[in-house]
Amino acid sequence: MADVAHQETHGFQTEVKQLLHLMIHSLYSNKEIFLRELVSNAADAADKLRFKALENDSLYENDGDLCVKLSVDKDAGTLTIADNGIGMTRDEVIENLGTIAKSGTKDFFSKLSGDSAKDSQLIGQFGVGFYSAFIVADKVVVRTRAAGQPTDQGVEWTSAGEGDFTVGNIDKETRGTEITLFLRDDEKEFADDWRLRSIISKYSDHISIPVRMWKAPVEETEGPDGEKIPGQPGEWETVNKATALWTRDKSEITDEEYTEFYKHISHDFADPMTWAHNKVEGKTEYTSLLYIPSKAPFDLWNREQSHGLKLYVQRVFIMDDAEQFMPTYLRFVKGLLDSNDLPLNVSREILQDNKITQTLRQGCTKRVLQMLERMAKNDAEKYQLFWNEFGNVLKEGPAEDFSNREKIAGLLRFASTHNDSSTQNVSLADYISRMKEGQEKIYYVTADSYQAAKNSPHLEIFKKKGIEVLLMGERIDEWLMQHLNEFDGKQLHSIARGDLDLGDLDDEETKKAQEEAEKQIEGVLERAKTALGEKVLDVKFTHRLTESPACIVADDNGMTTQMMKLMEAAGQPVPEVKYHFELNPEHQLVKLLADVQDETLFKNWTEVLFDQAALSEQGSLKDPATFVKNLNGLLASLAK
Ligand SMILES: Nc1ncnc2c1ncn2[C@@H]1O[C@H](COP(=O)(O)OP(=O)(O)OP(=O)(O)O)[C@@H](O)[C@H]1O
Repeated sequence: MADVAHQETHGFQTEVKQLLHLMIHSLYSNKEIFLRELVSNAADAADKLRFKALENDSLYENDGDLCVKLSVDKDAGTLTIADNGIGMTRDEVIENLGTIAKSGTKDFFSKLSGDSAKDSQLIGQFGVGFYSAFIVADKVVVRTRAAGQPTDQGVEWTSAGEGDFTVGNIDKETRGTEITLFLRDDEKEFADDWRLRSIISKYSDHISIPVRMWKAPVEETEGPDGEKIPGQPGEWETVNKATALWTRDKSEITDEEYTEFYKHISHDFADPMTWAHNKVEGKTEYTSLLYIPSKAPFDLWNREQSHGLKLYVQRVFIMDDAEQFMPTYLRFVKGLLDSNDLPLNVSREILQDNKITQTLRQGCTKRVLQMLERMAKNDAEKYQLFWNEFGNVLKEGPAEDFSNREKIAGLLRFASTHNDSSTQNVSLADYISRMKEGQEKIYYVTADSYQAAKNSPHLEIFKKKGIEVLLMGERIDEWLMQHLNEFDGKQLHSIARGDLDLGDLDDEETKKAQEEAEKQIEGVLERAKTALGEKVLDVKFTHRLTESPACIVADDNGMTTQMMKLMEAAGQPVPEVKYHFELNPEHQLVKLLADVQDETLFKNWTEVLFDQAALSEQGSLKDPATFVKNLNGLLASLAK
């Protein structure tokens, strides 16, 4: 081996050590994936070189035949994966092969449970990349030289995958990266030619560059009749299909190939849930291959998380994570886009303000929504799995994408009083199909949780009348409902807001009984208003309650409680919000209240009812101590 100069030892970043440890102990049942990861990195390195060489083709150094070569040395027990891609400088080696550069990594590791079965799933979602080499090797040597650097700027990286690694400078004639795995004693199967070939065809057929293996020379032999059978010289034989998968005809691609390709571009271990592969011809020409993953990535909620599609222009890789082609509410989509119209020298800046970008984005968005619609229609069970993983992200859609609002609304799923479960599986169309005769609106309630929504006092009248109400208990729901006023011509109406007009659903007889009840205790409204003063907008009678004595209701144009909480959580100043205080004239406590003559006791009583209503609506009180004091005063007066 060549001389190594300027050798230094570095410690791995803590997370790398954790990853290595976990991987070796939890991925043993799926060892062969290390080869997929390393070949995948080699193909990425070829893509990056091609892109850089668009501006400077001297980077090819007269070797433009980009490929990956696998070779084994049975005696030494090693397997080497060599590429002639972009290579790495010394600094890049230290950075890339000593740390994990993903945002949210620390967080991710803090979530691991120590249970290897569960953790191996998570590790899969995280992606193991280069470090997977240590699943089968107890020593790894990387020798690399960045394209365009002089031959004495080669770098050698060595590690046993424990606490540290060494780097030093070497002479390296050829550009690119060569990774030698010293196979563990029980992993020598990976030095077997056939085993390697079968792994490559399983995982790496779709890689766009050739993966080659050395075919040993065959000596000249003699046939049974003494004739000479000519020998064959040794050669590098291509063992994968080596055509970019998305350029092939759909009908020729198997599900397995699509699945493997997904794993290559997404670095996900799990199979995708579904995909759509489309070639668009005409004014704008492009191919898109879009996947819906089956599991949410660990950093789905991290706002800095990189997302977007892999962008190719005329089959040349341009960039990863081109977020311009996917709206944020579809950030879970993985895939690629190959455009014939964008210029090869396109940059993120150019993409931002570009007509073609917009057309492509609209096209891709449409495809994804179609794919989801189809799944919802043809396989409700699968769609439910999708919804459970990504539903809350999709709920950002109506606010972000006005033009597709109706389509997105059709894909939403909610919990509802129709089912006795928190599962979000009711679509707006389902709801409409069950609407009562005379019902014009879609009713919903938002709260802190499903449980709180389910027990909201606002639901009482709806239960009595058998009218379905959608129950929303997620943070995002309030935001969603701010931007979704209508579906299929029907208005969506919060039952905790404004006057409740059930229109034709109120029958004459009930109305009469209500008016009668109100008459009996007429004076109570004015008295309550005086007692509460500035605390309320108004005091009214209500018929939305059957079991509770009172409730508070947001003004028609005012802010709902959930909106207030959202703003508070986002650290924004929240204006003081006043409510309508509504009394149930048929409730025993309200009837008793009307009979209280002493104004101090009346005030005390009214405040307790108001605070109770506020507590049910908001989940907490600004001044709980006064509430408790008032309540105790009231109890004491009753005991007298
Ligand atoms: N063969 C290679 N040639 C050039 N650079 C490489 C090669 N292999 C790895 N790298 C560099 O090392 C980095 C880390 O690789 P690693 O496989 O750990 O992660 P990744 O490919 O970025 O993502 P993932 O962990 O999701 O696979 C890569 O992003 C790349 O910059």
